Amino acid sequence: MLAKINNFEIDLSKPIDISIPLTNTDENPIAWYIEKPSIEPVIFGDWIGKVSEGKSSTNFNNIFFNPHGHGTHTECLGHITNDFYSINQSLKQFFFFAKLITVEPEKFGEDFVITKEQVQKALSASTPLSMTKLEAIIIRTLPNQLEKKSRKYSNTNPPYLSEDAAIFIRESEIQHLLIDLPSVDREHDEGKLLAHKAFWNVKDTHNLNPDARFNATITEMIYVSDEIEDGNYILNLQIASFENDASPSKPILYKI
Ligand SMILES: N[C@@H](CC(=O)c1ccccc1NC=O)C(=O)O
Repeated sequence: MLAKINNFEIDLSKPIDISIPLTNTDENPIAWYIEKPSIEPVIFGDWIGKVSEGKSSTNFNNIFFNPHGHGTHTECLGHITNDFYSINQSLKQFFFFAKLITVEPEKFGEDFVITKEQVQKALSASTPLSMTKLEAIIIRTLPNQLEKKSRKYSNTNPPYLSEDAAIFIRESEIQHLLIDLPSVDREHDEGKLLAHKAFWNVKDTHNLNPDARFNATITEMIYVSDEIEDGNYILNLQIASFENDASPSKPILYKI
């Protein structure tokens, strides 16, 4: 099925899924020091919600997981604010003009950092979207091992985005930032959260400025496999309707 969006044609039969599946196995990625997710049948006495156990007509699992620590998720500024803000109220549109870029974070001491210059250069090297405003940026980091889909990130000091890079993205009026790392900020940063704050334009987490970016989102722990080329895409960013700062999400790209 073909669709025309403004002057671009996309093929809906060729979705490019950049989410990581969530499982209860040791394959699942983990960040932030938690255990793996659990997916287990409900049990009432001798009734087990698992058809193969022979006691029920349906499979009926409880799922315990953490959106930030267990895979692809999309968050709003409620992730860092004293007051509650929900991703389900922040994200109300689901199709965006997006650009995929690839960068190799630079070494600074013991850290690997995505710099403003890298983002700027990668964006300007890419074919401009004619007469169309860029709404989302997707950052693939190098190296890009398949093992990222099951990486255990706790206490590994993963690469992160510099504050300047986040300011640059905000000033480019890009509303949605997607990245294949567990956070846009340093794992241990004493709660500074410089890139989160810069991207959302949050100046004081206890007293929000009116020009904070309430509808901007950050999607972390995506995986963009090597055969997907840098360039322009239509992004379909879908979440589950959780009233929470973050939800597991399913970003899908369509080549334009
Ligand atoms: N870097 C923060 C912690 C942090 O960023 C964080 C902690 C738990 C769950 C998610 C986190 N950040 C996600 O982007 C700190 O050191 O306080």
